[in-house]
Amino acid sequence: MRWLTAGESHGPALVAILEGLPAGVAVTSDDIAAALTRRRAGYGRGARMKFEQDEVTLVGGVRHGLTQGGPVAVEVANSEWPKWERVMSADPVPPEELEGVARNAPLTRPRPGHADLVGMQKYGHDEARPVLERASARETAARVAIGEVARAFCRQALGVEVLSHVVSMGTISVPDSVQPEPGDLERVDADPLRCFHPDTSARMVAEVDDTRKAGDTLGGVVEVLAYGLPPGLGSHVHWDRRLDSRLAGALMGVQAIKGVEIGDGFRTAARRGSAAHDEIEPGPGGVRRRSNRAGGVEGGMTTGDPLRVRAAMKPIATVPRALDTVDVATGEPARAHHQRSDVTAVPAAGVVAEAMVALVLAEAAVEKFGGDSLAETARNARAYLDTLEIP
Ligand SMILES: Cc1cc2nc3c(=O)[nH]c(=O)nc-3n(C[C@H](O)[C@H](O)[C@H](O)COP(=O)(O)O)c2cc1C
Ligand SMILES: C=C(O[C@@H]1CC(C(=O)O)=C[C@@H](OP(=O)(O)O)[C@H]1O)C(=O)O
Repeated sequence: MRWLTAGESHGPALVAILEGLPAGVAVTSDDIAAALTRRRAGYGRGARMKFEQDEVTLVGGVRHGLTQGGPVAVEVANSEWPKWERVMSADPVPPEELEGVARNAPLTRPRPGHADLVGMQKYGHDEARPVLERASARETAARVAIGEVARAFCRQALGVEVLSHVVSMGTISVPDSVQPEPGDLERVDADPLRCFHPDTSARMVAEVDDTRKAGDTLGGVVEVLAYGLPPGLGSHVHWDRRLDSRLAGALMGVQAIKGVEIGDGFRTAARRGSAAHDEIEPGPGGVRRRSNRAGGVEGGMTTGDPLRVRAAMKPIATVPRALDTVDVATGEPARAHHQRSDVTAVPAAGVVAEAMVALVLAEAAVEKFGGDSLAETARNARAYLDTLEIP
């Protein structure tokens, strides 16, 4: 399986292609639009999320609501494009003609923490526009679109459900015992911060409000959970086939994610071995583990217990109380450019992280079970599971 995205943040559209899924996966543009709606939600996002719509078109690979076996191509149009067409043009436009959308003057005051400065150096640009257009997390809309197709495959072939929740916002965290199950996803999505602990959520909302008033921004941590996985996705035999390595790479590939933890992760490092591992005992259908500190991965393979992965997001780089920088046109100290931005996007990052996990799991499932049709994949998975019964 492979996938690619293209398109600029303020361009006409984003596109994504997902290749290698079997035929027969039921998915519609409404399913994808619903996933994109989840990504746009979340307290603390900026003005753009309110007025822009994601316009989804399934361009190829799906007919009468079913994948056909060929590449699935999705377009997510930016409804704001008519306003941005002039901002993005090469000709100077008088600011009053842009109705407060943005200036099309060169952006020469790079933001610390964004891709602006090093992107300009590396690609030889004298301003940040061409860099930020592709660095922007607007691109994650395209990933969520194909992630939804991967999620549908995981659910329909294997009965796997992927969900996420926000576990911390700044310094405020939910208790470690909070772990939503598939039936809880609607409640998670209904919370303003996609937090599954109402008391903590209320404190997080207050923290977002305080941060906004202070002209500042926030990061946090999301947890992705996947239920219903078979043992044995991924492999111990080579580093790039390990599922934990692939999950970490996929999640670190999301804008602003700075750390990934599988299971108890960094907390495990502080424990003695006797308190760190998951003891094995006889159980229904053979064996089971007494606990799931490992987060559902051992030796780079799923164990069959729920997968638990966390991703840490740094605070938004476009700080309204703008940070110090240098105007690269003059070489003089300056304040970083700022027009608008999110105070925090941690709830949205959870939805993006779900998409990345679904893509990695779908790829690992296709590798393990093969199948050119969904029915064939499901049949192969059932036959494999039948072999696992220990007498
Ligand atoms: C869903 C989402 C929304 C984001 N919104 C913003 C934003 O409004 N302003 C901003 O400066 N950065 C935002 N970011 C983070 C930047 O895209 C990211 O910091 C930038 O691409 C630089 O990459 P790096 O943080 O991985 O170094 C967002 C990230 C995500 C995942
Ligand atoms: C547009 C999205 O996120 C954007 C991600 C982003 C960034 O710098 O990453 C900056 C902001 O865009 P703008 O500078 O146009 O206000 C966010 O709104 C989106 O998630 O759909």
